[in-house]
Amino acid sequence: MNSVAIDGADARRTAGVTFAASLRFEDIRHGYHGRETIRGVSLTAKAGEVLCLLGPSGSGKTTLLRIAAGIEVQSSGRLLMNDREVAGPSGFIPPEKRGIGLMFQDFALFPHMNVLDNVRFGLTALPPKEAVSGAMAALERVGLAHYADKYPHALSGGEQQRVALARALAPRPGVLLMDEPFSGLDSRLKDTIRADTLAILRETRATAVVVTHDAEEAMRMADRIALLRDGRLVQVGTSDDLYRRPKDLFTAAFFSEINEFSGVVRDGCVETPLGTTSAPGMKDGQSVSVAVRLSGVGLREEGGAIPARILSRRFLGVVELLELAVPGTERPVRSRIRADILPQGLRDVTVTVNPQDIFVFEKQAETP
Ligand SMILES: Nc1ncnc2c1ncn2[C@@H]1O[C@H](COP(=O)(O)OP(=O)(O)OP(=O)(O)O)[C@@H](O)[C@H]1O
Repeated sequence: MNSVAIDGADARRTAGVTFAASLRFEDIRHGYHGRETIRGVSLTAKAGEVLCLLGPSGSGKTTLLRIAAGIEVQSSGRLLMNDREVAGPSGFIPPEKRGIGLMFQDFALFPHMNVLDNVRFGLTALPPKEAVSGAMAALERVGLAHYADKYPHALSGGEQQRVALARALAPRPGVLLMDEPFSGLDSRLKDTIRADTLAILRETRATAVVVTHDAEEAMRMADRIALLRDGRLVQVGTSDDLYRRPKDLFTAAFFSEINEFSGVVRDGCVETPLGTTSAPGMKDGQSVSVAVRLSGVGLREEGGAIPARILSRRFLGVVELLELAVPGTERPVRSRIRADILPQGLRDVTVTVNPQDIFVFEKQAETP
């Protein structure tokens, strides 16, 4: 039932189409040598969606993926696929029986096997003829059927990445787990391969959980993003949710560069060197952190609300990055503006802040 011999356009349309499964982490905890590194994560990848696990180094992304794959067993909590427990108090289904596809950082292809055999590797349960046609169909899907006889060393990095994707998709996994799948590619190639990969994930209707530490990569790929910090889930939502409605300073700073100020709420407002901002719903006397995106600090020669002196300018092509001295703060305020809108040699400017780029958060005690 797993595979049918099909040719040409039909093969391309149906090859590797998955029966997408949902994947649920339920209050997952895990640790090494007595130190807890995953601290109660509950999260669901819905069937057919691309969910990105995003976070800085050490936040627990890879550990969660390894738990999902069954390479690592959590210390407590449950893992469910399509509401069926695959790891938890009621038992453990080994990795090869979970219907999960894996694509890890270095997407190691076997160097001594040709491309076809590399892709066929995950189809050993099928009769040989069906395994070959399944592998060929998966290669067709990634546009590399003509490379079937070649060996990995003869392929470019991007082509090897596509073979690895074909190998992961060939057994039609319910969930595909990808750990930093583009990290080995140079930046220009990365954009193309990422877009191709996303198109293939959409065509195959796969559920994919993708680990990345790069917020822009997550925004480019994900239907939803789960942001992690120190083994905890900080916020889950669409890129729009996390970018426009960050729950805390950490999330705001992860998605864009910010200027950060401290203040205290008085009469529903907080004063910063960049002006007065409303702090809706916050009590008088509350200590707050105010984040102002660099791209929200607009500069004009005159007419803006706050005077500033330019300390430095760095040209970055489309935009330029400036450091400014602003009354009321010792630290330079940073701004990111479109290049060439201010004349060269200018010293004094005025600042206007876009209200949509200001966020006020309750000051939080540092988490242990
Ligand atoms: N095998 C291990 N033994 C001990 N500690 C480990 C082990 N694997 C991971 N850790 C620790 O668990 C924490 C989470 O690691 P993990 O690799 O999941 O983070 P990550 O978010 O994927 O980071 P990166 O982006 O650097 O890969 C880190 O503090 C790490 O040092």
